[in-house]
Amino acid sequence: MNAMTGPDAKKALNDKMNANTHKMAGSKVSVYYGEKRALFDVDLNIRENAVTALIGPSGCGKSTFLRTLNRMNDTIDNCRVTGEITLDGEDIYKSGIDVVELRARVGMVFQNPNPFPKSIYENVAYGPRIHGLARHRADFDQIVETSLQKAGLFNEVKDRLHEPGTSLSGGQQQRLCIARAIAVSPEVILMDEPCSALDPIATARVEELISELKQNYTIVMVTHSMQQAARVSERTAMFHLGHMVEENDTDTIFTNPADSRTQDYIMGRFG
Ligand SMILES: Nc1ncnc2c1ncn2[C@@H]1O[C@H](COP(=O)(O)OP(=O)(O)OP(=O)(O)O)[C@@H](O)[C@H]1O
Repeated sequence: MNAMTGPDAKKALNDKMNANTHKMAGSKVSVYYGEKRALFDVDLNIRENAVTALIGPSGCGKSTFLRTLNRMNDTIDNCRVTGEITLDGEDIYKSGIDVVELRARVGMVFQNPNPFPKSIYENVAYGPRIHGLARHRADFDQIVETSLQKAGLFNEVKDRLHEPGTSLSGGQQQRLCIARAIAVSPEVILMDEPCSALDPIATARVEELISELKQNYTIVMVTHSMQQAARVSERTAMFHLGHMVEENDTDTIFTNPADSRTQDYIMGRFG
């Protein structure tokens, strides 16, 4: 028998997983805001049913890259994206792509919880309604309940579904925003510093939720917290000055990074 063992076997397994399980893939992605170039030829694959953390010092392009994944950059004047990004192998920037449908498949949760000025129920039912995912009241009720349950919020709000979403605590509002994203059955959820406005207890609850959600969703998360990246992500990509410096298993990035800029950033030497 000639089976590989040790580090070679681990590398082969890692390569195989990387080759087979990409939900999204960015190839030579560059982003310009007018004359200013914010990203330089970023190649980054997003593994399915895992959490990928994007880390790096302020202004390095993490949010810019995140927004390319569901074309949120289209909403910014002067912003131009080049290169290729695929979802299940299909170019999301090719002509004829329905951007509304894309953003239902690749949902987004923002830094500050931003519920609509509507009831808790309506916050969750809104997306399914505009996407025509349900017609009858009972179907909406079911979607709202299931989404709130998946977001770990149902028990806390089941008796006050018709109160304003803004009446919830910050952490509950963020879980409501996650329920809203889940309600349209996305495949990928983008999170831009989802816990930065939350206290440690609400942060722990959202992190726990992210760990549960990755069984069914592919998650890409921008974070400034190294502890958070280490706690919840399987893969980590390090950005610096618009370049993706390296991407690897989170454990490797934190224990044995290949690039000195990653080492410096993790050690708190800049950023
Ligand atoms: N709408 C915009 N118009 C012009 N320049 C922008 C815009 N958004 C971002 N930039 C610039 O692009 C670069 C990357 O910004 P981006 O917000 O992606 O970085 P980041 O790594 O997410 O930063 P932070 O961690 O501070 O949120 C920065 O130089 C920023 O000033």
